[in-house]
Amino acid sequence: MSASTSNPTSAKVHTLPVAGAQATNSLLRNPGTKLDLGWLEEVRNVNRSALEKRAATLVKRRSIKGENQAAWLLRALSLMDLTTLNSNDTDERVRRLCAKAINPLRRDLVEKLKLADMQIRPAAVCVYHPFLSVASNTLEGSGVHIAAVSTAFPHGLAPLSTRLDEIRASVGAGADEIDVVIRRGLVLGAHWQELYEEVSQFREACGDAHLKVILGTGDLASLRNVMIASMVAMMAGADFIKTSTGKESVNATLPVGLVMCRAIRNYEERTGFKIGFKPAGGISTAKAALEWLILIKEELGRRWLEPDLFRFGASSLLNDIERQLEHHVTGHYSASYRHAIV
Ligand SMILES: O=C[C@H](O)COP(=O)(O)O
Repeated sequence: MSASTSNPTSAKVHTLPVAGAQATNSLLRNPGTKLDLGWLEEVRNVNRSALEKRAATLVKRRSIKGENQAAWLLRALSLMDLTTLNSNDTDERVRRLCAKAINPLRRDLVEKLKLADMQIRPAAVCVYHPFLSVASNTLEGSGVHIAAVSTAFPHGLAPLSTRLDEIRASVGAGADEIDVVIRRGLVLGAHWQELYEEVSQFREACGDAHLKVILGTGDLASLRNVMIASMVAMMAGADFIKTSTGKESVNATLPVGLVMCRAIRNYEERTGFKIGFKPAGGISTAKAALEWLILIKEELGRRWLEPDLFRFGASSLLNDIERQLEHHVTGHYSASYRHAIV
């Protein structure tokens, strides 16, 4: 499972304190800016093969092993939006998911890893609107945030007034984070002004709830579109930009992640505001999670490895993280069904 390199001399061990061990500087919320089309015109064609090479090199060169690997996996756990977004979701399923968020690791693993005092939990649980009430009752007092997908997730094709009402209803029902989807057609048609106005209204409807803007990158046709859509979402006041709904045929990929990280860096250079990043969709193995964390640390820096600036959107990642931690403490793997989340 290790991300080790074939050339040990180029290996660099990343050290990381386990989740919860480091205080986070408080973050000023992005107020957005006016839409500056000049910033968008500066975006040239994005070189896909250079990004693919960079992503491949990053994850090959870096190695995370032993104690460090366990620390990084615990960090990944604490950066997770533990998600269920299925047509057959039920109150009972969401209740079980929330119980898993409160106690994400088996008691024997917690003891062997000496984590009893650390309260390591996913950052949030992410559900559809009808399950907010059961999520908020089950998670009360746990410190786990409640995220709702909104704006006609996953396609975003309801009338704007319906989508705005949906956000307000979810905030009213206890969501403190709202994951909205954009209309991909606005990107494909280069309707940047309209995209900006819609996202600005989403932000206003969120009030104090944090806004994550899902771009649906697998639908956007080019990496240049991903870069521009990222910039527009941030200018319109996004707290996070997120890759995918998990329902597109292509989900979160590392080259797309690089483009979005660079947009985040660019926005910070221009405005001073740090924006969060959430890759989501298809991230189901501990190995993939470690690759993402390496990419984020290299591209955006250590500050982004905190839950106010980074999340994984994932429905089954916790299962594999628990399995790998079990391997770390016992030296052998158990069957994955033993770690089923719900
Ligand atoms: O936002 C989260 C995604 O929908 C989760 O996708 P996944 O089920 O592929 O992990």
